[in-house]
Amino acid sequence: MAKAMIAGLLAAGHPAGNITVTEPQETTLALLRTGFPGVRTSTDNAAAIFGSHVIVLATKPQVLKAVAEALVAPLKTESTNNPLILSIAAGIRVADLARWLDYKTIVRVMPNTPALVSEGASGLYASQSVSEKQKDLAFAVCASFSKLAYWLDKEQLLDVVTGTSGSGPAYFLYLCEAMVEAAVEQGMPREIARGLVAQTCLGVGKMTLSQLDTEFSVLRRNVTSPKGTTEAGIKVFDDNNVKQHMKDCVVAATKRADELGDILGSQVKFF
Ligand SMILES: NC(=O)C1=CN([C@@H]2O[C@H](COP(=O)(O)OP(=O)(O)OC[C@H]3O[C@@H](n4cnc5c(N)ncnc54)[C@H](OP(=O)(O)O)[C@@H]3O)[C@@H](O)[C@H]2O)C=CC1
Ligand SMILES: O=C(O)[C@@H]1CCC=N1
Repeated sequence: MAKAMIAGLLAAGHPAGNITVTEPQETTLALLRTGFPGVRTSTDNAAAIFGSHVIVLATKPQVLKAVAEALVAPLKTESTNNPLILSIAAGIRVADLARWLDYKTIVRVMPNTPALVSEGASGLYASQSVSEKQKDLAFAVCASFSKLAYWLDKEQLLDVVTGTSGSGPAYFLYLCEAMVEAAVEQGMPREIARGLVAQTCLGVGKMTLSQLDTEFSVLRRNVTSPKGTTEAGIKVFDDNNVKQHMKDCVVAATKRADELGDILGSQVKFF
């Protein structure tokens, strides 16, 4: 995910030399330097935060506590600078992060991988300790890799963002995989099937965004001629309760985010 964010930041014109990426493996950092020329790299998290305005925590939730606790001392030396912490970790709550870091200036962001092409969708949540100026900074960073970004006023809604748009690219790709397989099984060359499906995805995205006030169900009905092909296809979904399965999928992902917060955090909910 961090790579997608870096790509978005660079595409938005942030100078590569202002971005420092850390990673335990030098071989991975070497690949990063090749992919993103000019970006600074380090295996030393503590050294990397020196003088920074924004620190993005982008490790797996499972290692975040250890990573955060190792930043307590370095953050104290940076306290006059008051850097903004952005955490993209699914589920991990601000109160837990604040305790691990012994630091309060934290914004949680839930981005998604289309950030790679500056088409991300993100949700943000700020603790009350974050000033309006720092919230503006968080939003500006987020906007450089997100086409749409929304502040959420309840932290648990960030889990819903996670289950909806954070994991969302995978749901669409799952459908894309099935559509390509079906076309190929009916004799279509794979490259053509992939092109048709990918362009249909892009087209639907652009079409829905160009008329966000129109319900998706209305746009779907526009494709569905009475007694036509779409009706025949959608009937298979309806007969198999696919809409309910899709809703269950989003709810399961949302619950998993909450569960990660419980398992890896304090198990105390702050809402
Ligand atoms: N993938 C996605 O679509 C999204 C992910 N997220 C969140 O982003 C976070 C990362 O997910 P994802 O990108 O999929 O995971 P990855 O495992 O691909 O990325 C995590 C990175 O953190 C590095 N890392 C591990 N330990 C440390 C450490 N001590 N210091 C610095 N870096 C370290 C890993 O290095 P190494 O591989 O060498 O261990 C790896 O490069 C998660 O918290 C996830 O919830 C949020 C939104 C979307
Ligand atoms: O699968 C995950 O846990 C992460 C969070 C959202 C997308 N990927």
